Amino acid sequence: MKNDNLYFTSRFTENGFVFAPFNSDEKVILFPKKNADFTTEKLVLVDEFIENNDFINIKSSDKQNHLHLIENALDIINKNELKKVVISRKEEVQIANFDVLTTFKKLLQMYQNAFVYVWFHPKVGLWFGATPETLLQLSNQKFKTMSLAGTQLYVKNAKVVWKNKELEEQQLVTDFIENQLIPIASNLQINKTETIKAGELLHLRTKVEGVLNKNSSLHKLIRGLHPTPAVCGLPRDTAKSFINLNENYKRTYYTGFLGEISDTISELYVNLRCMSIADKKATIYVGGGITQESTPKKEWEETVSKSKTMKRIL
Ligand SMILES: C=C(O[C@@H]1C=C(C(=O)O)C=C[C@H]1O)C(=O)O
Repeated sequence: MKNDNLYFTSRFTENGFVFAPFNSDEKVILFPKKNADFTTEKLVLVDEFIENNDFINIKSSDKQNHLHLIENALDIINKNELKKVVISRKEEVQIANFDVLTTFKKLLQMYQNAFVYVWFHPKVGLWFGATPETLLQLSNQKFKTMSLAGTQLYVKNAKVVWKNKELEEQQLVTDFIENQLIPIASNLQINKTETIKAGELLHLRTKVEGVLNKNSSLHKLIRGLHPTPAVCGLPRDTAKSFINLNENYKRTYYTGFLGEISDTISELYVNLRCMSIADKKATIYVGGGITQESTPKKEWEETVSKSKTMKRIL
């Protein structure tokens, strides 16, 4: 970028790179393409680097707070006010010798199936991520999106079996996406649900594609999809209020989205498996979907597993 001005977009009609917060009523940052410099570099993968397994212990108060929050969510679900809500937390890790480029290269090497990024603005901060989730790809009027939810640990050579809890939780996301798309798109195609590997985790994924109606737009597509119940919940507005009122921190850009927009091709990703860096401290953001069948302990463990995506490279 040629200066440190902050630019924003509200209608997604510009060409550039967007960085959007979870809350749709907060401003979306734009790096306008016309102000940007581009370089490309060939990635040379080095030998396996040594993983940092020396994980810092999590504060027991963080664990208690998170378990308590999940119990609150379950109460609301049992009262039928919510069907699903994604509950998240942040975890802070002290970092001594931190180098941006080395960290970025480690991420690229380690998560070759993910959308790996580093993002910086002097007035906002430094973020890294390796996300398995595409919010949307739009090329002329044709688009692709996905329903991604349900988590289990990857175990080498083990047969993958999904429980009803995960199957139903992911189906809720697929149904939501379909319902949001029906008014603005045609030729909707919901593909077969498959298992994908993201780092050391497995998720359920259903790819969805279609053609955007002539009178629709990228803006309408984004507002229809974001936030899906993969990161927010159902009903969407009730889940959003629950999250904003009850989570013990502000999500800011975690579970927002980022990527390139233009009048021909746009590609946006959900900001998951991510961290922000400031004052020799990495803040890692993790969450998981709570439904009636959730158990607090398992949900806690899921966030611990997800936090390793970033801890592994620190
Ligand atoms: C919320 C996160 O991940 C999302 C929640 C998932 C789940 O609840 O199983 C799985 C994948 C993502 O849609 C996260 O990684 O922080």
